Amino acid sequence: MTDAMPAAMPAALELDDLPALAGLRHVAVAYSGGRDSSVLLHMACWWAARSGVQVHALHVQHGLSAHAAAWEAHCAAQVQAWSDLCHVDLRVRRLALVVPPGASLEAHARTARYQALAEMAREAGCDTVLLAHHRDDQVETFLLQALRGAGPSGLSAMPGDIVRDGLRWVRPWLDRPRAELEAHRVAHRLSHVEDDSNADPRMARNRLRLKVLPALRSAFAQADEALLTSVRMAQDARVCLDALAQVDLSAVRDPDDPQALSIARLAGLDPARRRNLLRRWLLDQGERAPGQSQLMRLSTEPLQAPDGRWATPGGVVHAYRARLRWVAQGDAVPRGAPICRVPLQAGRYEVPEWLGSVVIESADTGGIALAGVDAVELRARRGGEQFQSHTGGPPRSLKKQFQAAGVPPWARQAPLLWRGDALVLVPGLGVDARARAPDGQAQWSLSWEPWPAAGR
Ligand SMILES: Nc1ncnc2c1ncn2[C@@H]1O[C@H](COP(=O)(O)OP(=O)(O)OP(=O)(O)O)[C@@H](O)[C@H]1O
Repeated sequence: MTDAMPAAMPAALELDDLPALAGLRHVAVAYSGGRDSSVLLHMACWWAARSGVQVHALHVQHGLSAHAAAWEAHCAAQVQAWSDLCHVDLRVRRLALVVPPGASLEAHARTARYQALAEMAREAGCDTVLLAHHRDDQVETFLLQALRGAGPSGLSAMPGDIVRDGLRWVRPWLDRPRAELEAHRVAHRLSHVEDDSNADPRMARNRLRLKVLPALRSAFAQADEALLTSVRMAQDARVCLDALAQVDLSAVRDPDDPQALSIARLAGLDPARRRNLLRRWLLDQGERAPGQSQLMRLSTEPLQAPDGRWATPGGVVHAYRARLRWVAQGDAVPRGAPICRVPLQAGRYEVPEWLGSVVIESADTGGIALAGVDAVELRARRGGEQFQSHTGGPPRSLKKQFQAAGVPPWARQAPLLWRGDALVLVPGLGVDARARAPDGQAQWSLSWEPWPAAGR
């Protein structure tokens, strides 16, 4: 371990390799204790010793390796040694990862790591986090994405500077090869921990780094430069495609329901633009990146069969009466939502089990009589319910009534409101004619307001 901070920085890296530090008073460094982040922390500390910046080293302990505690101890000792020379402290978050069945351990650990880094950075009062990814990491990411069949978005690999979750994430060394960082590490005799999982051939990135890239580089001397050029072009393409999607979205949104798309307008675009727009539309609503085969189906099938449902990774796309609408799984009322009661008195009653509120107000017309049972019950559709839309008309099945009134499928999951054995309110259809009080008589108007998706 090197405790000394040299007066000048002799190795390949120069101070201007960290322009992100300019003007900051606090900076966070994601510090795994590995080779690259040890160099990054060293550089940040070197800068801090001269400028008075406060450095916060953030270490996430995934608890996945038998050596995790030893790595944490190494990080603590290194930071302790450097803290005599500049303002640096260490924050550690120990994770207890529970990987959902079927999920990738690597992806799950990455998401949890970034969350933990963000929390620690905020606690430390930092708005900038430095990450030590370098050019070789960028090339690997590009190739891994290409091997998964990614489009311009995935092929854009890692951004060098991005604001996410209210924090600025900076990777200052995406143009620097691993060898330069290694030269710096050796020149300064920086000690580090070696993650044994980096040699595990079960991980695609390791196979690529250890087997494929050496062969590729020996066969194509300019492989890295060429692949990085492709990354930059993919980044440009992504920006342009996003801009085009915004233009197309504003033309294709349904004028009566801004969350929905007009199928007729969608059909007016050529297929590639349709897929680009659908991808952006889904991502903007919080859906995960849809695959190409899914986009192929969504861009053609609703045009031929305008009523239907298509499962997406995190929800369902519904087509109904010339509109396309996506509903997130989390926005659907859970199966088996319980029977809930609210008092039959004026007020707004939030019903979290049903993701909405019952609103009861006194009224002169269109409501239900005050007399009788003093509560209404929210119950799920069970099938066989009958609804009478107007006085004198026959009660008809809910399905027929929904169709007649054009209530779209995504609005048919709302609870039915019952007063005793009488169905009194069906959201989307209104108050059942049999339950309506005569005009002018004191009565309660009832309505159901689903919570907006963003507020859930
Ligand atoms: N456990 C961790 N705690 C804090 N930061 C981490 C951790 N793991 C990774 N990082 C950050 O993400 C960057 C890239 O991670 P990656 O897994 O490629 O690196 P590594 O092999 O763990 O370590 P290094 O990059 O330090 O050699 C690291 O350089 C570091 O900035």
